[in-house]
Amino acid sequence: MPRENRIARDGATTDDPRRARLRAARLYLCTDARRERGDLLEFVDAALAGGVDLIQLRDKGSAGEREFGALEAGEELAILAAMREVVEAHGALLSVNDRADIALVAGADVVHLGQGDLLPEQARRIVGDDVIIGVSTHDPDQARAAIADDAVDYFCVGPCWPTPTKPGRSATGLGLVRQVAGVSKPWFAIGGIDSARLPEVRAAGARRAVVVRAITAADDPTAAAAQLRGSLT
Ligand SMILES: Cc1ncc(COP(=O)(O)OP(=O)(O)O)c(N)n1
Ligand SMILES: Cc1nc(C(=O)O)sc1CCOP(=O)(O)O
Ligand SMILES: [Mg+2]
Repeated sequence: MPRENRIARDGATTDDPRRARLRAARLYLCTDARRERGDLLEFVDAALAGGVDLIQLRDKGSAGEREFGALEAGEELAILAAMREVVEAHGALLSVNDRADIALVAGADVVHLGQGDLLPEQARRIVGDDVIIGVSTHDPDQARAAIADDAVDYFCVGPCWPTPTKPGRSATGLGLVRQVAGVSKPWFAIGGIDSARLPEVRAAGARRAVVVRAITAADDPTAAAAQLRGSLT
């Protein structure tokens, strides 16, 4: 890729232990609360045993055979408290989607913000300095803004492929991955990634990836995570 098409590298950052773990992280999993299966904690334990470094509770409700609405705040906090014990036992990081207030009260390591959520600087005022803040980006301008924003600890780029997990969001392809390759602020590729596609994602310059179905839909979450993690070392 020509140098002028790359997004400028940011400067070095100081690391506290939590942020050092973020830098070392390679595999990030988002899971719903598995309310239909009722096996969330076993699933979380299995995925972490396979090498997942960060795990996010991302439960938007479901309209399947049994319909589940969005989680109430109290329900989300109870689920996060249970997840936190398992996540800590594996030395991984616990991430909350969308809600800075929930992340703070839950004692989570991370809050992840989309483009329509609180601005990172607003979330920082809620969570303080110790909580890691991540943002989703879907085009070069959003990626540049995330890189330049001191309130942002990491960012995600994608979706690399169209994905039923995020219907209606247009895929960026791997072009955005190529554009941020080499940026030193931690970043993850996301969207449609599985073990078959991971070599392509790696070749485009990503060292870190976020997945949903590649682990949540696997018969053996430990094996699925281990395979993905093995391709990210
Ligand atoms: C780690 C991670 N990356 C991206 C997203 C997507 O966030 P957003 O665009 O706000 O969409 P929703 O997940 O809220 O539907 C994420 N949650 N986590
Ligand atoms: C939650 C989410 N956010 C995306 C983004 O591009 O910000 S893509 C995505 C879904 C990723 O799911 P899967 O691994 O099943 O394709
Ligand atoms: Mg969101």
